Amino acid sequence: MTTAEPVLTVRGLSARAGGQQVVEHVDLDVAATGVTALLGRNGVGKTSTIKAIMGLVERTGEVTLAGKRIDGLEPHRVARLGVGYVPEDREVFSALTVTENLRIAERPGVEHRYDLVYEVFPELKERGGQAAGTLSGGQQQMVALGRVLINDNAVLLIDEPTKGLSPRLVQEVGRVLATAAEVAPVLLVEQNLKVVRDLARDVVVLTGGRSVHHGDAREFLEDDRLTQRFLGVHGGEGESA
Ligand SMILES: Nc1ncnc2c1ncn2[C@@H]1O[C@H](COP(=O)(O)OP(=O)(O)OP(=O)(O)O)[C@@H](O)[C@H]1O
Repeated sequence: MTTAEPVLTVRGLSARAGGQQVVEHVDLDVAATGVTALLGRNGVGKTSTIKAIMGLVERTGEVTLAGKRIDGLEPHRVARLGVGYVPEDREVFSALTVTENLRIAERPGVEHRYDLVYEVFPELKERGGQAAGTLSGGQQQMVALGRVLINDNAVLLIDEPTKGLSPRLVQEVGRVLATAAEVAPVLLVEQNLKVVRDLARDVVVLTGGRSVHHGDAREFLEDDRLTQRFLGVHGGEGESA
């Protein structure tokens, strides 16, 4: 566990989607450095929690970024304050080229780190003129991650970046996430427990829209009783929860 103040704190966050309560009074802290994993079975509200932090769904509760309340702000204001968001379904602009997808993500008033992005993803430079819609799923994920790495963010919210990728690409994305975590703290929704084990220092676990466990990632993953109860798997299994 880190001793520094968390970069992002969430207190009593509740959210509705499709007329239902999908997040109920969630408390969580995102450590000032490294990766905090947000875990839980399918449908427990991980994506909705991240969307609620961004202001993308109707919500109540307190969200604080580096000591400043952001829960009253619209999503573009939250993003402008340095909350980088990589949604679950990647959401690249299919008709735009790779370079255009990166340019459109540039936030005004901050340095744009193309050097870092092209160092981490040389392929994005090579394929700069290609329409993003013609890329593979793995390459589109690289574009989505590249778009948040371009800006100097205070925190990154990354939702299931390895979903549907081959084992080789999962490894590749894991390497990129490790680099991302060196430049900004990350809240990571991830079903692949090997990726969690390799990257995360802290975990927050949700069940039924509520946060039910916070703690050290390694201790959680090594506790079969906890992983069985909250994820339905042995922590040692390493693959999907
Ligand atoms: N727009 C919506 N309309 C209706 N129900 C929704 C909507 N968005 C989310 N839900 C429901 O809210 C619950 C939480 O969904 P959410 O996607 O946040 O969970 P999750 O933990 O991220 O799941 P997964 O691991 O499957 O991505 C689910 O029961 C889901 O069906």
